[in-house]
Amino acid sequence: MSAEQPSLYEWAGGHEPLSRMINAFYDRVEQDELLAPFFPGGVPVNHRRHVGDWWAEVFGGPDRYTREHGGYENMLAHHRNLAITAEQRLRFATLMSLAADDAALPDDPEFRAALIGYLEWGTRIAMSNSQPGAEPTEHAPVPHWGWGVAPPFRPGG
Ligand code: HEM
Repeated sequence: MSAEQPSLYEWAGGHEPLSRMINAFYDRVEQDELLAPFFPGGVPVNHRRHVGDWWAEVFGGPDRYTREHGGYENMLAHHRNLAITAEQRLRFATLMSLAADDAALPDDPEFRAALIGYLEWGTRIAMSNSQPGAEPTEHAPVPHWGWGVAPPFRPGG
C-alpha cells in the first residue's frame, strides 16, 4: 500500500473482496424480476470474472480488462442496444450497494461514497449508451476512479 494515499483497490483489500462483491451482486441479479431477463439461464462465470476485472482496473488494480478482455470498446459493445430503463438502472445500483455489504467490503463512509459515486456514474453512462440510436464515445481508456472529495479517513494520519 502506498505511503501517501491507497488506491480504492488497495483499500478494498485487492481482487478477492471485489470478486466477492460481483458474485454476490449477480446472485441477486439472478433472482431479480427487473434484471434477470438480461441473463437468460443465469449469469455465466466468465461474465462475473470479466466484470470483476473491470472493477479491479477501475479501482486502480491490474489492467487485466484492458489487456485480456478488449478494454473500454468491448464493455461498450456489451451494453449497446440493451435499452436499459431508469428503473433497471436504479435496481442495478441498489443491488450492487447491497452486494458490497454481502461481501463485507470496508464500510467506512469515504470508501463507500467513492464506490457509490462510481456506481452512479457508471450506471448512468451505461443506460445512456444502451439506448437504440445512442452515439457513445467510441474509444476511451478504462476509467480510473479515485477517492473524490472525501479522502480516506485515517485516524492520526
Ligand atoms: C457501473 C456500471 C456498470 C459497469 C461497470 C458494467 C460493466 C460491464 C462489463 C465490463 C461488461 C462486459 C463483460 C465482458 O467483458 O464479458 C458488461 C456487460 C453487460 N452489462 Fe454492464 N455494467 C454496468 C452497468 C450495467 C447496467 C446498468 C446494466 C443493466 C441494467 C448492465 C447490463 C449488462 C449486460 C446485460 C451485459 C452483458 C451483455 C451481453 O453479454 O451481451 N450493465 N457490463
